[in-house]
Amino acid sequence: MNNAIIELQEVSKIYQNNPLAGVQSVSLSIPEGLVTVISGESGSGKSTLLKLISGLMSPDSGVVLYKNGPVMGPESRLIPGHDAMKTVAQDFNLNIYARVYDNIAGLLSNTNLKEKQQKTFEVMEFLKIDHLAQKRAVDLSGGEQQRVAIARAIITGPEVLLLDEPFSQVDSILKNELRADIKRMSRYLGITAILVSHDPLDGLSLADKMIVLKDGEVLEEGAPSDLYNAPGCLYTAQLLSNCNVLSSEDARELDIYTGKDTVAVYAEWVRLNRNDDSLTFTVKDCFFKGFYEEVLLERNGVKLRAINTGNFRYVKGQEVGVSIDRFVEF
Ligand SMILES: Nc1ncnc2c1ncn2[C@@H]1O[C@H](COP(=O)(O)OP(=O)(O)OP(=O)(O)O)[C@@H](O)[C@H]1O
Repeated sequence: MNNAIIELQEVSKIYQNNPLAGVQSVSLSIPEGLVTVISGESGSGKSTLLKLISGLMSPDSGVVLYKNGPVMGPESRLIPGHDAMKTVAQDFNLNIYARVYDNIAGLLSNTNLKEKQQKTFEVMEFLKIDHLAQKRAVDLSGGEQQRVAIARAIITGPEVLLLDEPFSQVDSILKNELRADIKRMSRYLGITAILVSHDPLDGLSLADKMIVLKDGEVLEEGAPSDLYNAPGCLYTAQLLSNCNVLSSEDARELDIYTGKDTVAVYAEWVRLNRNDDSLTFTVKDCFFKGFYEEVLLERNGVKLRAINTGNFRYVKGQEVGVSIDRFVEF
């Protein structure tokens, strides 16, 4: 993994009017030039963490370092926020009645007008919004506004781009495009991107590094594939995979005997077959999902979700042999 550009050491921030909220004793590092996704359920402290990293908020204790120097909080700066970092907030912060071009170019100085125009068009082309240059921001779709907000953030050449729930306003097709844009930006412009999202897919498909946050604390961090395949805690497994969670007692129905409390079985680890040595489950329901089918199974009161990618469909009441390829225990 690349060198750390940002480091947090034992950073805590508790809100005066909400003492149970905020972040507690967070230590982490953000690798330079890569995409880091901070994931966690709503209220886990993701936005708070983003503000602490960028200097828009000061920690109660601990330090935030950017290239080994302290990041100053808003009380120590005329314009809050570290100069090398730009945040795209959830509300985009656009001048909605101004043209797209002016929204972006307005952030550059007027000392060289030709250069200003050239740079603005370069950034608009990079984000595929050059054809919208003369439109007012208010007349754009959510996804287009999002791109303008990102253009505004990168036009001044920040080293770090922070994005707070960047895909919340867009449909799934656009989401994939924007994910690719962010990755492209990081790769081609060398920008370090930090993104917070409650959608696990953002982390899995986009992140070089993923950080899992719960109740203001970092639970674990690592490469998305490592966290997905070998989650260190149940929260991560549930966040990333919507898995089957069974008590140790229920797990015995699946021939899984564990000394731990809980077993997690991802739906794709449930193998549906007709082997004689497999366990017999009854199909309780089937959900059409396009290229696959989600099958809800039951055996002696224990329910299990599985995935059928075969070119046939199960029917309610059908008996099916089940074996478990893998499980994780907590
Ligand atoms: N200014 C504030 N004053 C008091 N409490 C706050 C403030 N801002 C956030 N909180 C609380 O701190 C906790 C963390 O909030 P934060 O916005 O950082 O979480 P989040 O993970 O980004 O949530 P979401 O995904 O819903 O945006 C929440 O319980 C929230 O209610």
